[in-house]
Amino acid sequence: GASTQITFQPGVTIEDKNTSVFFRLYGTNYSLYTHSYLCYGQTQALKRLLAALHQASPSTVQISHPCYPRGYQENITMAELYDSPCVRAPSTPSATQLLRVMGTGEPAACSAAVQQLFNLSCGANSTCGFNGVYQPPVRGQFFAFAGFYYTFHFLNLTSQQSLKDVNSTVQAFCKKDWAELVETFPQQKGYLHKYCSMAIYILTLLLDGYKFSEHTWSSIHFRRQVTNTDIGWTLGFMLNLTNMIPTEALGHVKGQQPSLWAGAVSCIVLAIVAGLVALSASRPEASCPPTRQGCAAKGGRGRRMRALDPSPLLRLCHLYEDVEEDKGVFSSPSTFKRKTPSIWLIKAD
Ligand SMILES: Nc1ncnc2c1ncn2[C@@H]1O[C@H](COP(=O)(O)OP(=O)(O)O)[C@@H](O)[C@H]1O
Repeated sequence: GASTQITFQPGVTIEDKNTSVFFRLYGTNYSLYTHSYLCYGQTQALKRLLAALHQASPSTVQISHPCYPRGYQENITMAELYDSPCVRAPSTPSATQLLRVMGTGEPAACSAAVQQLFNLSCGANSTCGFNGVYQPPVRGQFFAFAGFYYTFHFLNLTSQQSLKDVNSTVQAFCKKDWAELVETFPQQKGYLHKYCSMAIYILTLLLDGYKFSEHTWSSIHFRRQVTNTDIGWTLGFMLNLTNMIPTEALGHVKGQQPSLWAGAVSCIVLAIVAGLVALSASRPEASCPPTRQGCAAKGGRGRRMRALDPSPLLRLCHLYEDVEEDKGVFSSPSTFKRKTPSIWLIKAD
């Protein structure tokens, strides 16, 4: 609400060392550009806008607000308007004086008024943000969160809409009158009258202030969360404070070397295999197929088998009676090899 910040890794050397921070993360060094503009956060910027409109107004008690919807009215005291160090008070403010703010719903006039809050000339700097602050050209992917997200989420503009679509949505929204807005969004009363001014402030800040363009617009992601975590300055502050981001490479962070991991995994696999072998060895020995079952499929009549091989995994049974009707198929003696408890392979010796 009070200030706004931008941080990114530029593609050029940072000329102004006051705007550069060194950062080591997972064993890699980063040199980041960062700057915080005090009094340019959403709440304070819009307060400054109201004060500027008041000071430019022909009436001392009434303010026409081009960013508020037509039909919207509110009363504020001079004390409320000038209660912040970000807002320069007139020389003789009368604290109890009531001001009537009336919306006029004019997006073009709103944009012009918001632009007046920013000094957009670069001065001595080759490239700048605003108010003469050095800034290299924006580069990479950006997350726009907190105030950026709330307003764009309300306007359904968080799905990577093109700049053209964003502009037309904001223009159309800013032209809606108050009665229509209240009817369409009955649950949103708290911020409803401010969404137009907030959207125009965001567009002015991103395009004129931070110098995003039509080409770089798509690199801005309006987000509340990243990987299920709310993003905000508090998260960054806490991570930095508690050292939760390792400065060293992941290999050093892990407790064991990869070879140790491989050895441990092999041991576990071997133990499982040995366990399975032991389990099947302890199963009761299956008996040889009963006479009829063993040869019924081949039309045999009465014959018996006896176990040849004591191994529980590969049981061999020996047919020791002649197969009277299948002599051509099983010349005696024949070997029956057990495959599963119910299937027997027959091999003629
Ligand atoms: N639901 C909302 N809709 C629009 N704006 C909101 C909403 N909730 C909070 N805000 C605005 O978002 C800004 C808060 O920004 P944030 O970065 O979270 O806090 P701060 O800058 O105060 O640390 C304020 O301007 C606040 O008025």
